[in-house]
Amino acid sequence: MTQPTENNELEETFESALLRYGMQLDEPLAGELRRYAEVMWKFNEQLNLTRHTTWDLYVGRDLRDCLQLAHLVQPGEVVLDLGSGNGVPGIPLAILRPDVEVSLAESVGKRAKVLDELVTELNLSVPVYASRGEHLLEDFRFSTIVSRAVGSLMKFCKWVEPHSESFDRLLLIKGPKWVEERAEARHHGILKNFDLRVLASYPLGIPGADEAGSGEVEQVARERGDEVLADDDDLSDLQGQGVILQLSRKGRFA
Ligand SMILES: C[S@@+](CC[C@H](N)C(=O)[O-])C[C@H]1O[C@@H](n2cnc3c(N)ncnc32)[C@H](O)[C@@H]1O
Repeated sequence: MTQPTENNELEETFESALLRYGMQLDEPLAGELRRYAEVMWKFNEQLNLTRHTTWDLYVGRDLRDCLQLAHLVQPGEVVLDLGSGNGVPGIPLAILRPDVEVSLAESVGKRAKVLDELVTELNLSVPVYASRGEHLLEDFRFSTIVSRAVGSLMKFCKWVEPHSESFDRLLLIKGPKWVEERAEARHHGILKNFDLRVLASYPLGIPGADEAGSGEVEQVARERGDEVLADDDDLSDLQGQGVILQLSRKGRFA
């Protein structure tokens, strides 16, 4: 668990970070997710892939989002992580959900090459495409496109909309700014062909440690059911939350 250092401070470990964030992961999954971070950090010395180079940031930011996402994918889905960068969320998703086919698209060639070496070293069967993700949609079909930190809602929808026959839905991991992004996209009429739903919302930060009532907010979202319609609802109770947005062609999941 937490190890004492020479000056007797407690050094964070993967396990202590998991505990602090209230995440329970059994072996061998925990070991595979720990190894992913270790290998990613090794490659990070050659090429800048991530700024999340502590267990706190890896668990509290990267794994937090990926665990939420992993619950939302159905068995047998064919998933593309568009703008994979360091492999989040695609690689943890492939580890957490071996019943799903995951591919990664990364437009920067050098990063895609490192990603390819990374998945090889992890023995994962995950194709890596050195390509803009939307270009892949000309030749391939995916049931779900997942993405984090790649572009605003408006930008993203503009990229993929011409290929909307090539995917069923987008699952986009967003921070609290998603509300402003939605306003911008609506203003430009970009969302008129999409249904947008909040499939998950969760507090950012350590559960119960900061904003009083964050657990309460999560409860409100849960009581509404898994799917919260984002078009008409009063979303003021989701302020300050991370969310996973589902966008699908109008009527696709009606
Ligand atoms: C800020 S990083 C995010 C990386 C990772 N998804 C995360 O959440 O940590 C964005 C990455 O997306 C890549 N990218 C941007 N637009 C892209 C596109 N249209 N297709 C594929 N990759 C793209 C960039 O090269 C960069 O590596």
